[in-house]
Parts: sequence; C-alpha cells; structure tokens
Amino acid sequence: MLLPPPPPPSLYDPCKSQSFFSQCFINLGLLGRGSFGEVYKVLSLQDGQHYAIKRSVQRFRGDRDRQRSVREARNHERLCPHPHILGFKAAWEERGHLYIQTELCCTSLLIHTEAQPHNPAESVAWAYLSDLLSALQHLHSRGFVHLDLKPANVFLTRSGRLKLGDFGLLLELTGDRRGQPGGKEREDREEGQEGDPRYMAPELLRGEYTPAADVFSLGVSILELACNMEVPKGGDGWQQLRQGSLPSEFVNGLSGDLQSVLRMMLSPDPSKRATVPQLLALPVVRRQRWRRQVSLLLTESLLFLFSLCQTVLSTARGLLASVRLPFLTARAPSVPCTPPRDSWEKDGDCSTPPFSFSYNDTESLVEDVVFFPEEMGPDYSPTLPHRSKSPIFVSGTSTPHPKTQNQQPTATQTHSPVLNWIRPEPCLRPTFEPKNLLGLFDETALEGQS
Ligand SMILES: Nc1ncnc2c1ncn2[C@@H]1O[C@H](COP(=O)(O)OP(=O)(O)OP(=O)(O)O)[C@@H](O)[C@H]1O
Ligand SMILES: [Mg+2]
Ligand SMILES: [Mg+2]
Repeated sequence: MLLPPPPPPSLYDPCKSQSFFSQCFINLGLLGRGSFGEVYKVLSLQDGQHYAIKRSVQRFRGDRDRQRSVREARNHERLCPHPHILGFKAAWEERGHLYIQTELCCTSLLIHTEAQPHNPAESVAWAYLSDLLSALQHLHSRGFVHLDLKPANVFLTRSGRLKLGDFGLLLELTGDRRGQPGGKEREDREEGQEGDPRYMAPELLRGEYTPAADVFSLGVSILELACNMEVPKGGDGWQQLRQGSLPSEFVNGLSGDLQSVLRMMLSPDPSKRATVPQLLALPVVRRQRWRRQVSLLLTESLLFLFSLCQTVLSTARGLLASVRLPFLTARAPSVPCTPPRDSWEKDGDCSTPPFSFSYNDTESLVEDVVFFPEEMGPDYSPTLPHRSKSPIFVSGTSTPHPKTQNQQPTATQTHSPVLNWIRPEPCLRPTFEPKNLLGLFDETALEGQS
C-alpha cells in the first residue's frame, strides 16, 4: 500500500479564533444524529481524505458528563483495528465539545434496510449475522461489551461490509468482573445510561452486564432485519420476546437453521444463552461466514480494480492535458484541485459560509447540510455546501438518554481556547501541546473524585 503523502506543515493556528474543526476540515454536511451528538461528513485538509466527525451538541454539564463523553472516545481509541469495527482516527475536546473522527461509511444499517422495498433474502440476514458475530468476537475476547448493539449503530461500507460503531455505552469488564454483575460499572449505569429498550437484554434491568447482553441485542437486531418486523419498545410483545417466545407470524417464514440460531441467542437466561464462540462454532454459521468472506473479497477486489482504473484514467487525462495545453492555450490559469489555501487560512474567509460556525452551549453545525445519495458511497463529494435556509431533516436514531434535552441554541458566545488532543498530530505547531486521551481521562477521573 502507498504511504500517505506527508501532511502540510501547519494547518492549525491556535492564535486564530476559528476552531480546530473549522481550520482543518471542510464540513460537507450532516450524516446523522443521536442522543450524544451530530455526525458530519468532512474532508480533511490535512490528508485530503473523507471522514465522519461526531461532535457532542451540548457543552459538558460538569465533570461527570465530560468524563462520560471522553470515555466513549477513549474506549473507541483502545479498540484495536478490526475489519468489522468502525475505524477510529482521532478525538479532541475543544470549547466544551468533544469531537470523534472516524472512518466514513455510506450509511447506517437501519437507514439502509428501511430504504429497501422488500424483505431481505435470508442470505442477507446470515451475512449480517456473520459480520456482527466477528465484531462481537473481537470486543468480547478483549473484555469489552458494547451494550448498545442495534441496526442504528451498525454502519455499511461501499462494499456492504458491516462495521459496528457508537461505543458510547461500551464497558470494559476487568479481571474477576468479567461475566459478573459490575460494581463501579453498575453505579455509572444507574445514572441513566441505558441502551435502547427494544434491543435490551432482560438481565440488564437487574444490573447484569455481561457479553451475553450483546448476543441478545444481536438476536433482536437480526430478527428485526430478517423478518422486517418492528420490535416492541415495551408491553406484552416486549415481555414475550424476553420469555423466549418468538412471534410465530414472523419467524415461520425463516429456515429452521436461522430460527434455531435465533432461539439460542434470545434465551431469557443469560447463562443458557449461546456465547459468541459457541455460535461461531456452529456448522451452519461457519458455512455462512465462509460464503460471506468470499463474497466480500470479490466485491472489494472489484471495487479496488474499479477505483484503480479511475485513477489510471484520470492520471492519463492529466498527462494528456499537460502535453496538449501548451499548444492549445497559451496561458491557461492553473486550476486548484483543493480549496485555495488562502480561502480557509484568511480569517475573513473562515467566517463566511460554508466555513463559519458560532460557538455557544448547544449549537449545532446542522446548517451546513448537504444530502448524500447513499448510492454515491462514502467517496462522493458534492460541490462545497451552501448554507441551507431549511436544513434537511435527518431522522434521529438515538439511544434514549434521560438527560438529553432539546435545547435551542443560545446567542451566547463562549470562546475558550482549550483544545485537548487524544493523540499527537504531526502537523501541529510546536507551541501546541497535545495530550493523550488516557491522560485526559485520568485527569477527569481525579477531578470527579475531588
Ligand atoms: N462513520 C459514520 N459514517 C456514516 N454515518 C455515520 C457514521 N457515524 C455515525 N453516522 C450516522 O450518524 C448517526 C448517529 O451516530 P451515532 O450512533 O454514532 O451517534 P450517537 O449520538 O452516539 O447515537 P446514540 O443516540 O445511538 O447514542 C448514525 O445512526 C448514522 O446514521
Ligand atoms: Mg447511535
Ligand atoms: Mg451513542
């Protein structure tokens, strides 16, 4: 693989009033919203790549709130890269907001399946199950539990590969706590940080946080996707699903194999529920995973060849143009392929759309919205966004969060120069002192105790 070109010497100037976000990224529009924040598609001016940046909408309400938000970034950073885990790039805290920069995907599994006109074929459900079992295997074998697994927190790449994301409720089960009801962890959960009730395992209500809870949530998600059914939020339907009774009017259409795997995953007793390694060892699951891997390999190879051809073609076109141009146009002006440096470096230009953002307690960057057709894939970049008078509505897929309020932006300007880094950025000026997130987390933990 080619190494990325070295980053430009310095994009971020801490002396300027614009945030790191507006100095170093072009905001290409809103991708989605959750209870924690808003997610934007961005173009990094440092490496020319597209990313997703999740930004907490509300400023931290005290140390504990900040600690919880920082924990999401810290946990995501600690997860080693895996083909079915959303890639982490960086995270930083600035002016009371947390930013998490991740790999860009096309859409969430929820949005993707809702856009399909027909029930998915059973092979699609097996493919989803294979990918997400691999993701859970990665988390569980490292002592983590996700606790918020649902289609809205699963993302799709251009090849259709699933990536598990949103690590806001991720919990590390340490030492003898693995598989046991947590001590400190339980206190934190009691503050109202709970997953979506539709996918929640019954034992979570008793404070039992184990890997089995993720298996249950995955079972409900696959049931929802395979049967195109609306899973209940509460009431009798919710209870029945947690007593081991699957809705026959829906599951009767599934093969015996898929039905029995779902029953193993949805067992009401977490100690009798199949574990991820047990599920992966089932012959039917092994067969389906093998098929899935072959199909992903083929699709990704084809996509790779396609983009290689595109690169070769555009290079050839560029070469042709450079050979012909001197004869055709005597003094043709050079066309910049990236926004001209001074358009985002000049203070005045940074404060005009689409680069301007105001800073107050709950402000959103949602006005800089561009809608991305899903079929365009993550590489699709429209022309630079124009400020839309009526922002496009992007439906929320939030995990319920009791403390979240729909506050309107206030006019208060609260400029604070604080920018804390999770990991050092090579292109920052020497005057800038990056902080490692682990250090930041320890700091907040100490603050919380004092
Ligand atoms: N990397 C990404 N690529 C494409 N879309 C994304 C990406 N990350 C998030 N989104 C979109 O943004 C939405 C919200 O993201 P996410 O679930 O991470 O936010 P959240 O605030 O933590 O949500 P929750 O309320 O579930 O905790 C997703 O459902 C998805 O539509
Ligand atoms: Mg989410
Ligand atoms: Mg979340």
